[in-house]
Amino acid sequence: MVKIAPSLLSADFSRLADDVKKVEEGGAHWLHFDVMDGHFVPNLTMGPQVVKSLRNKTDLYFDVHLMIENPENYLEAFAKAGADSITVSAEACTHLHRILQMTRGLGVKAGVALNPATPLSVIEYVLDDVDLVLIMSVNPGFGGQKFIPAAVPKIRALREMLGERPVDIQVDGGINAETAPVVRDAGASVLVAGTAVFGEPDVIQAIKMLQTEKKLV
Ligand SMILES: O=C(CO)[C@H](O)[C@H](O)COP(=O)(O)O
Ligand SMILES: [Co+2]
Repeated sequence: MVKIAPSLLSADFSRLADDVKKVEEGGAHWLHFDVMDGHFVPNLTMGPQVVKSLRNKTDLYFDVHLMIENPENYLEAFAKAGADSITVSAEACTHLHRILQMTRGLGVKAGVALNPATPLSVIEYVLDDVDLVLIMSVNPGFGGQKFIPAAVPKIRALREMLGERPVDIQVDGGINAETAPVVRDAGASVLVAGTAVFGEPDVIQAIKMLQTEKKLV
């Protein structure tokens, strides 16, 4: 079954621990932390302190999505704070291979994210160095954006490219009850959802809707 990773970006920052408990009850598997630096993307969000503060509140898998420049300078801090995986933006990495190795060296799963305009060929020679590839289905920086349909053939091509490698394909941006079955059928194994989880009155029901086998479109 596809894993659901609610994005804290759309949670209530004044009561994060309560929102984490809710998604845990709702059957979410991972918790997605969107880290933005105001340089790589035009927005500022959270740092390792938030990861650390929530670490003793839940057993959920902590999935840290870095949308920052010079991510190599922050890997250790996020690993120490309790990240289970750290995903860097390929476009922010001059030495992507080294950064992926550094991440694994810290005992953390290594992920790489691709912006909508970035081709899969960028990761062709690091496929054995990653545990997760994140296909951005919106331009990074903000929650609540519309899903970019070109992500679907990209996910299909990535699934083919990965072959038998045990690498998760994560999709992030504009995932809701309509787009979730489409990306799952294309080969995605982890779906990030912010608005479609925390923007709904019933968070538990919202997570169930994202896991449904039924195609709504
Ligand atoms: O990485 C992100 C934005 O850069 C977020 O994870 C993503 O936008 C989730 O929000 P939503 O589900 O509302 O689209
Ligand atoms: Co994200």
